[in-house]
Amino acid sequence: MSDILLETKALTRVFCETGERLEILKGVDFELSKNEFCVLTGASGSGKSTFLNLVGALDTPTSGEIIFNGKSLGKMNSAEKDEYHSKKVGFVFQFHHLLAEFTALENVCVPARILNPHANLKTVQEHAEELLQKVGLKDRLKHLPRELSGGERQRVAVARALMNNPDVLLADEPSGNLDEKNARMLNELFKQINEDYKQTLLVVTHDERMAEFATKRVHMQGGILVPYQDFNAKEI
Ligand SMILES: Nc1ncnc2c1ncn2[C@@H]1O[C@H](COP(=O)(O)OP(=O)(O)OP(=O)(O)O)[C@@H](O)[C@H]1O
Repeated sequence: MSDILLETKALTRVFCETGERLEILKGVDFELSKNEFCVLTGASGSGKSTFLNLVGALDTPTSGEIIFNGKSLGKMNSAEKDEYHSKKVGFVFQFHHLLAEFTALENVCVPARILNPHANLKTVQEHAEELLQKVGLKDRLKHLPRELSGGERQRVAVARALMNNPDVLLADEPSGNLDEKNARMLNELFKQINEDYKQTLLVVTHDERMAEFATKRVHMQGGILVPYQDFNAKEI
């Protein structure tokens, strides 16, 4: 069986909503293998988030294909799409989007409660606790988001994204809002979950230190993805 988990073929995205035709992605070919830690860089406005949103099925391509585990997203029925959203991919964004009135533990439980409202609460909580331990927050289970540091909040967001055991974790500028120390801790956490737990990761970042941990680097340039070593540095 192929090791390729996620693949895009000739992926395009054109925005016309503003009256102007904006051709942002111009035929992106991309492959992500299982257990890979891929970092995607590129100039501001080059289309990195657009690409990640397509891959995460938060948006629909203008043309081209996204293939997950051999199956085209465009050919999935709505139940398969729902499963893809809730189980196959996990998302971490620049802002944590934690629920303010929920503790760290309760926030991490949310995706499992949505996926299966009848699941045994104790089992769900035990899994959430394990994940919070994994991200170094076992002493912060009962803290509300406002009682956590920015870096801790983002680590809770990582634990939440891992709650339904996604095949791939997608992260869009996860350290973009953090100071240097917390950004470094988050980078190390990604490296740890990739190495120790074989988590496949696709991370959009401007953080060169995050990129150092990657097992694969690609760069968005001129509406396509190029291998990092081939990109034209003048465009950054
Ligand atoms: N819904 C939309 N309608 C029109 N234009 C859009 C839309 N979404 C994104 N764009 C445009 O597409 C381009 C790419 O945006 P995108 O957010 O993917 O860039 P990015 O590489 O992630 O940038 P940054 O590093 O600054 O986050 C931008 O010029 C943006 O203005």
